[in-house]
Amino acid sequence: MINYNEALEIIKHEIEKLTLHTEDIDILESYNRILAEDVVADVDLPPFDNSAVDGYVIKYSDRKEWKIIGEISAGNFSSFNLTENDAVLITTGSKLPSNADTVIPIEDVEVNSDLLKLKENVFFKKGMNIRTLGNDLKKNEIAVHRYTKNDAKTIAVLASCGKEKVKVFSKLKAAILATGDELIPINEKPAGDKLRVSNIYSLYAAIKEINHTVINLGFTKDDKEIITQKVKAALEMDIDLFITTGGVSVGKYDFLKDIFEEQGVKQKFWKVNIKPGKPIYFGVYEKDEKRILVFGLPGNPVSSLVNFYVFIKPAIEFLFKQDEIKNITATLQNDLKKKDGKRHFSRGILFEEKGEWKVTSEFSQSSGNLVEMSRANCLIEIEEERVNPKKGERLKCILI
Ligand SMILES: Nc1nc2c(c(=O)[nH]1)N[C@H]1C(S)=C(S)[C@@H](COP(=O)(O)OP(=O)(O)OC[C@H]3O[C@@H](n4cnc5c(N)ncnc54)[C@H](O)[C@@H]3O)O[C@H]1N2
Ligand code: MOO
Repeated sequence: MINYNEALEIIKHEIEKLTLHTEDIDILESYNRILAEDVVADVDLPPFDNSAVDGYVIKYSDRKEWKIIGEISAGNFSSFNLTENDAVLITTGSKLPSNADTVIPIEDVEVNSDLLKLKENVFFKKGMNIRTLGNDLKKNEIAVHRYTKNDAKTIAVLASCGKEKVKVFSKLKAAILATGDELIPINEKPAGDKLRVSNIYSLYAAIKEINHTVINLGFTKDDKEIITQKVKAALEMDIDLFITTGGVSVGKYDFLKDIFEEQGVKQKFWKVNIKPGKPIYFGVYEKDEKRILVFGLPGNPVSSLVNFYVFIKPAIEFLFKQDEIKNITATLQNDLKKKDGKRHFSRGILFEEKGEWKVTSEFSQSSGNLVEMSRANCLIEIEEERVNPKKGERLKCILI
């Protein structure tokens, strides 16, 4: 059985071979999308020297008094040829007259008719309150880099660069299928040994959470023939990822692994030395130009979602170069039980107290307890060699 780090490396190695497509979309639709081009400034930013404050613009000298000869407001420029004797009323953001070099804030002057006087003991220095042309960015320089995930800040820059259409990477397409004789639709009440099919909902939401496209193939019985047909159909689809849940352990009706093999999926690994989520299967299906990454996740609802968070999500983030560290190291607030040599991902609650990150974990850690998982906000990562971490120890927490 391979360890977590090796397994993740294998997935990253395979996901990197996916062909990424791009599309041009409206800037207003580009929030949370990843840029597929370096966006270059088509103008200097700001495009002209301008005033940072409402005040009076002058040509700097030793003088403390000036004559007001006019005004400039933002968007209503008029040219003045200032002498050292002159001042022009100017509003924030207005373009400066060509020979002006200093703006005095309105609070620091007294105005008497057209006479302007500097108040006593105010800060006064040549060049103050001026935002110079290209001071934020020069024309033809890169304003927003490829692989940036767009947010309000970067969209503002794109707008300033006149990008009405933005080239972004197309979303990956994933299809999900759940298997199990015990599964029933969620609009039915479970009776006897039946169970509502929660996994397709959790995985559907998890894929949406990272802003990719998901196709819900529903669920099917543990019937080898039926599952084979479903898998066959999925592998014919135009998708990048195929994710199944259930039927990947060693039980009599755990067919998925065999079915994948029969359908030409090349197994890369099966079972990872982790808890929960140990029986995860990973393979690759290739036909002509097509390449589909196939994940057979365990049926246990916590296991499949943890698998998503610790394998699929980081691999996708790696593919789109979004894998800057988002983990937090926190101080454990209670002893944890962990005797084996697996890597554990235990559900925890991370919080900040007096400037320190702390984490508690008083959940059962059962792979079936979804409600408990829903109350957690992190997975506490306990490495293979670590046993029974004690209160006060520092551990890495993955935000979920
Ligand atoms: N002898 C062994 N038995 C098991 C091992 C093992 O190594 N040796 N591994 C255990 C581990 S760990 C896990 S995890 C499970 C995974 O088993 P499967 O992937 O085959 O999953 P199922 O048996 O089909 O289901 C497990 C569990 O999850 C429930 N389930 C399944 N699908 C859904 C769904 N879509 N929504 C909600 N709940 C679902 C199912 O009812 C079962 O309770 O195997 C252990 N066994
Ligand atoms: O790995 Mo299983 O996911 O421990 O229950």
